[in-house]
Amino acid sequence: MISVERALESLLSLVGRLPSETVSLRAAAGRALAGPLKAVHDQPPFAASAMDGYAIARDVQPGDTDRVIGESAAGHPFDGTITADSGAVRIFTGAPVPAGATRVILQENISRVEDRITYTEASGTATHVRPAGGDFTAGEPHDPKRPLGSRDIALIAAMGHGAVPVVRKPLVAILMTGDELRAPGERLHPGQITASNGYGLAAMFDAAGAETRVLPIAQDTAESLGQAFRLAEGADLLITIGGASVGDHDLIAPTAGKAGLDLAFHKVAMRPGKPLLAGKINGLVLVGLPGNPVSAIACGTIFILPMLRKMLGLPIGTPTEQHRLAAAVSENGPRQHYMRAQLTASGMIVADRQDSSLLSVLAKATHLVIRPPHDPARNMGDVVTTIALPP
Ligand SMILES: Nc1nc2c(c(=O)[nH]1)N[C@H]1C(S)=C(S)[C@@H](COP(=O)(O)OP(=O)(O)OC[C@H]3O[C@@H](n4cnc5c(N)ncnc54)[C@H](O)[C@@H]3O)O[C@H]1N2
Ligand code: MOO
Repeated sequence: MISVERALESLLSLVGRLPSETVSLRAAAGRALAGPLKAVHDQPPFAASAMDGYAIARDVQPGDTDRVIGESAAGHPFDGTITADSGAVRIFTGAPVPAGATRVILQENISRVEDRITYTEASGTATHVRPAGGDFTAGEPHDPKRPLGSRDIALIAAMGHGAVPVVRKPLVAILMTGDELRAPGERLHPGQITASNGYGLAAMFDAAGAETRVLPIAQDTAESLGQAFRLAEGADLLITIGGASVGDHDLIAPTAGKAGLDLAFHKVAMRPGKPLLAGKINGLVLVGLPGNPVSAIACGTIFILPMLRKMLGLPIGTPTEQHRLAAAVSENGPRQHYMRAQLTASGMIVADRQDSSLLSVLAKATHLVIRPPHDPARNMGDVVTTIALPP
């Protein structure tokens, strides 16, 4: 059995960054930028008024007056320059501030009779002018190093990009295996269970920027698995679930072996996830996850997400967080344990039941508490290293 660190290293060495492509701005959400994107122009492109009011080129006191000599509205700039004694320009929020103007007086702070305004307040310190380039300047880069979210899309639009260079989505095929499995919604006959973890993993991978295909459930036969491997051709990653262990019906390793699997490793000193295996089969990267639902989803979090991030050119490492235990935990065994836990106001509560079949416990968990091999018993208040579970 190899360590989690060695397994991760080995898995990462099986994949590389994918090529780039250009997509429309509307299709860019969730995608990884191909590189830093530069602003085409300043934002705002001109000094703009932050308020509805009057643009002037001087400080004023209550009782001072001005004549209104023109108007600047959004999309319709005032064509001319103003000076301290030229008069005021009527202006609206977002409109270009006329050349020469030093400030905008709010319309609430004047009284107006025809084209003459009288100031009712001193001008004060606020200019109510947004300077050109005050948000960002032409050439300024944006490179969020995460799948693009709604705020990135708004910024990229404002930067002047209608099309966005992104990294091609990793194509992931998920293959759930087992004679006992039925699709969600199908009636269960004796001995059958509902397949679940593959759907959770597909949601996790898609949210991370992949395009995931869930293949038809395969039976525990060499023929069925062989057929499924062929269906996965063209994918960047084939993730099998189940049949990874040592039972008579655990056929992933032997079947993939016969189909030419170049095995990188089989079995990792971790809990859950021990039977994990990986390698390349005719150029296709295969990762065999254990069938237990929590094992599969924990391995997806710990191993597959970093692989996807490498393929997308994103920072690979999984961030860790330190938290205090809300209650004591007993000593750990020889495998690195990823314990399901919930972060609460009083600290991290490690779930009592850690069996790897318990999806209800996993769904309530917020974190995995990492217990190194042979970690001694820990007390309430001790600091432990955790990783936040993905949404
Ligand atoms: N003698 C040993 N037995 C087992 C060992 C071992 O080292 N020696 N390892 C155990 C560990 S740890 C795990 S984890 C499991 C995983 O084994 P497999 O990858 O072969 O998984 P299966 O046997 O196919 O399934 C295990 C369990 O999970 C259910 N399952 C499978 N697929 C799905 C799915 N897509 N959705 C929901 N549930 C699924 C399956 O019905 C089983 O109940 O092996 C231990 N045994
Ligand atoms: O270690 Mo197995 O991966 O669930 O219990």
